[in-house]
Amino acid sequence: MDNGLYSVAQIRAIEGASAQATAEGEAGEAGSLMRRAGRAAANLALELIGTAREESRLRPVLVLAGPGNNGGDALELAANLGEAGVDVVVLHLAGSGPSSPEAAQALARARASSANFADVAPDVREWAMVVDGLFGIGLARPLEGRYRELVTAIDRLRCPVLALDVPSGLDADTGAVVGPGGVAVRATHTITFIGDKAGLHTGEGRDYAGVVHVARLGLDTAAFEPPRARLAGPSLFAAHLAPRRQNSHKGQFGDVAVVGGAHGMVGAAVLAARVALHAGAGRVFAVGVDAEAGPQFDPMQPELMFRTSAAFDTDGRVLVLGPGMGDSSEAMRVLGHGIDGASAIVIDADGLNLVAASTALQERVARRQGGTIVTPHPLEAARLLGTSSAEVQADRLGSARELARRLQAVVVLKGSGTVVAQPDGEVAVNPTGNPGLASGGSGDVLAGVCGALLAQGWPAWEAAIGAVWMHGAAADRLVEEGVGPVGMTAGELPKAVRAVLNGLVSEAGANRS
Ligand SMILES: NC(=O)C1=CN([C@@H]2O[C@H](COP(=O)(O)OP(=O)(O)OC[C@H]3O[C@@H](n4cnc5c(N)ncnc54)[C@H](OP(=O)(O)O)[C@@H]3O)[C@@H](O)[C@H]2O)[C@@H](O)CC1
Ligand SMILES: Nc1ncnc2c1ncn2[C@@H]1O[C@H](COP(=O)(O)OP(=O)(O)O)[C@@H](O)[C@H]1O
Ligand SMILES: [K+]
Repeated sequence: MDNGLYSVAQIRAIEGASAQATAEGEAGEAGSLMRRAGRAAANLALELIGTAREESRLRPVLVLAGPGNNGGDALELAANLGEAGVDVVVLHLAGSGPSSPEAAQALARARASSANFADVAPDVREWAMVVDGLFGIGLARPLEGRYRELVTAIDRLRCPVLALDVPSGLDADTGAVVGPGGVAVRATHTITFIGDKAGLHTGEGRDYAGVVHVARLGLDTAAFEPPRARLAGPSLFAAHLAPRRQNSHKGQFGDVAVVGGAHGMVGAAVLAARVALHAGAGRVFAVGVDAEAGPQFDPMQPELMFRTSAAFDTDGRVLVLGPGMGDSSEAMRVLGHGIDGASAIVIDADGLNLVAASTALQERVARRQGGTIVTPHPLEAARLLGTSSAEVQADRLGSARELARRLQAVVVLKGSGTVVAQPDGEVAVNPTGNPGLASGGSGDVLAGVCGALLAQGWPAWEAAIGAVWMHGAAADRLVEEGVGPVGMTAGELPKAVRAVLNGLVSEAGANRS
C-alpha cells in the first residue's frame, strides 16, 4: 500500500508527466485526469448519500465549483451525479481569466446534464451533501469576499461536506489554514487525487479534512520519485515487533532510567516510568534530581526502583531525560552526562528547555553517537529553533526537519498529526490519537514509551514512530471504550499502550507462522 504523502510540487510533476502519457495513449484508465477525478468523487458521494437516512437521500446536493481545475473536478462530479439521477444544484464561481480546456469541457458536460445552475446559493437549508470544489492545490491566498461568505455558510449546515482534493482554504503541504485571518471548509470527507497529502493529516488538517480517501486516478505513483513523507503505521516498525522467545530474561529487554522528579513534579517521572514497564522494558528506574523530593516507592507500581541522581550510575541504561526535571545545577549535570554518554536517550520537557538555552549543549547533542529522540511540543520546538510556536505550526514538517538537521536527532514534533523527522529530511506523520491526549502528563507517557522501545533495541527512528503511533492508538482505544476524550487521564494510558503493543506483536507472530 502506498502510504506516501506527496507535496504539491510532486503532485504537479506527476500530473505533468501523466498528462503527457495520456496524450500518448499510455494511460491505463479512460478519460482525462479531471474526468477520472470527477467520476471517483461522484462514486464516493453516491456511496456516502446511500448510507444516509432516506429523508436526507431525497434532498438535493449542492456543488460549489471554483474558477480553476478544482472547480473542473466539481463540474465533472455534478455531471456524473446528474446522470445517476441525483438532484444537483451547481454554484459556479467563474474566474476572470480563461479556464483550462479540461475545465471548459467539464462545464459543458455539467451544463448538458440535469444539474441546475444557480447564481447564488439557494436558500435551502437541508442538503443531502455539499461538495467543495472551490480550490485545491492551486490556492494562492486567503479566502475573501464571496468565497469566505460561502465557507462560513457551509459551516452552519448540518450535512456531510465532501471536499475535492483539499478542503478549500487549507494548505495541502502544511496543514495550516492559509492566512492571515483565513478560513477553510470544514469537510466531513476529503477525496484527494493522485496521492495523499501531509496537510490533510497534521496541524489543522485533521479538523478540516475529516475522513481522507485517496483516489489515484489510475496513475502508478511508484514510477515517480518516492515522497520524503509518509503516513505512519505499523508497517514502518513491524520488523521490530518480534514475539518473545520462551527462553527470555529481563536483561534482554533493557533498563530505562527516567531522570526527572524535581520538587512538585514527581508525577511526570512516575508516569513515564510506569509506561516504560508496560511497554516492555526489562527494568525501570525513576531517578530524582532532588534528593529531598519524591517518593521512595510507588504503591501502584512497586516494580519501579527509585534512586537519586547523585548516587545513580546512568551508564548502560536508556535515559529519558526531562519529565519534571526542572533546571537545577544537578538537572544540568545529569543531562550533560547523559548527552555525552553512549546510551540511547530521549530528551523531553525540561531537558529540551535546558538544551534550547545552550548552543554548546545543542552541539553536544548533534555529536552524539547513540540513538537520540527529542520530543518537543510546538512551544518547546520554537524555543529550540529560536522562533515562535505560531511559526512552527505554520510549517510543522519543515520545522521538524530543520530541528532534526540541527540536532542530528530524531525529532518528534507533538500535537494533532505528530510529525517524526530524521536528520536527512525523511518524515512520518502520525494519524492516531485524539484530543483526549490534550491534558497534562500524556507527553511524559510518550517519552516513557520511546525509552522502553529503545531499551528493547529498536533504532531511534522506528522507536519514535512506533511510540507515537501506539500512544495515539492507545488513546483511540480508550475513546472507543468510553474513557474520553473528555476527562481521559495520562495515568490510564499505560495499560492501553500495553494492549496495543501486544495486539501488534501477536499479529506479527501470526503473520510469521
Ligand atoms: N491538472 C490536472 O491534471 C489535475 C488537476 N486536478 C484538480 O485541479 C486542482 C488544481 O487546479 P488549479 O491548479 O487550477 O488550482 P485550483 O485549486 O483550482 O485554484 C486555482 C484557481 O483559483 C484562483 N485562486 C487561487 N487562490 C484564490 C483565492 N484565495 N481567492 C480567489 N481565487 C483564487 C486562481 O486564480 P488566480 O486569481 O490566482 O490567478 C485559479 O483560477 C487540484 O487540486 C485538483 O482538484 C485533478 O483534476 C487531477 C488532475
Ligand atoms: N489534539 C490532539 N490530538 C492528538 N494528539 C494530541 C493532541 N493533543 C495532545 N496530543 C498528544 O499528547 C501529548 C502531549 O504532550 P505534551 O504537550 O508534552 O504535554 P504534557 O507533557 O503536559 O503531557 C503529545 O504526544 C501530543 O502529540
Ligand atoms: K476543494
